[in-house]
Amino acid sequence: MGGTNADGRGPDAQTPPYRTEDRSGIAGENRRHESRGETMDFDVIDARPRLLDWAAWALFLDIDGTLLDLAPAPDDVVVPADLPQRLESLSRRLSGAVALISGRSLENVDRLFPGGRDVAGTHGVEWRRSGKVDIVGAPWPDELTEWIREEARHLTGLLLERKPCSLALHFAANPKIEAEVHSLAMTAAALSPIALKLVRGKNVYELVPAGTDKGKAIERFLSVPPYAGRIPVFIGDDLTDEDGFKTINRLGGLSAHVGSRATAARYRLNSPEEVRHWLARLDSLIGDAP
Ligand SMILES: O=P(O)(O)OC[C@H]1O[C@H](O[C@H]2O[C@H](CO)[C@@H](O)[C@H](O)[C@H]2O)[C@H](O)[C@@H](O)[C@@H]1O
Repeated sequence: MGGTNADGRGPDAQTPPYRTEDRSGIAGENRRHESRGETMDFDVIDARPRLLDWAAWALFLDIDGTLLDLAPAPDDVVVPADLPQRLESLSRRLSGAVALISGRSLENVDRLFPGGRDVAGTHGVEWRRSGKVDIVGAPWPDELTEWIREEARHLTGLLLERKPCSLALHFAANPKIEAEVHSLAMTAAALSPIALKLVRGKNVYELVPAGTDKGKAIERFLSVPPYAGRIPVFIGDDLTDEDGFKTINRLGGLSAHVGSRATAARYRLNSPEEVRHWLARLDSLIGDAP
């Protein structure tokens, strides 16, 4: 188990960590739309292919609701047959600068996408680059899981997803219990022997060690090769992805939200299926580039 430097970056961080000027060629348009609080369709790769320097991109991808269609329970998701290969191909073309930024635990991500990819798991608490893992935050207190399990016995439909560093309380099977789940999670956070934050996802509340988030995880990748100096692109769908969007916007990258709710992201894709088509298009554009 390792730690971060005082500045929150990893022990192998480089200086300068990343470029801050916008090199995407669409910055003016970004600003115009940001001020209107709107998102644009993420079709820039087709609309302005000659302006974009894809080879200089670093790609950060959320999993559930972004790469994968949502399913009734965490283990029900289906990884489309061609997706792992697509990520592999993009990774090759971007000199390895492709990372999964997920709320799932590292071991869970590895079950879905084997191969020891670069991953920020558990909303940034687990971080792995080039096979080296670092855990940010205190170890999860198992006694808290037991306390919650006991307190939640009457909550029909509640699914506890135990992760090495956090606990997710899923209520998709019975949305009526949401308020009770929220209140239970708040109480658990107050009782916890370690500092926890409560994050809200789709039909889930999750208790996560405080101190990191997806934005910080992305920034950490951008402080080290092969990500450093590249234009960051992040696609995500959930509330926990908003930290990532804000970081990307601040760094002059491209942020895209999957869905239609209000978001800090500047671009929009409508569904995981659209994300997968977008990735396929990007893959072939980079492949065809002279
Ligand atoms: O950051 P992500 O990679 O999008 O992970 C977020 C959470 O995804 C999973 O839960 C969500 O997807 C499930 C499968 O579609 C769905 O059943 C559930 O209602 C969603 O909340 C995962 O189980 C969580 O651990 C992640 O935090």
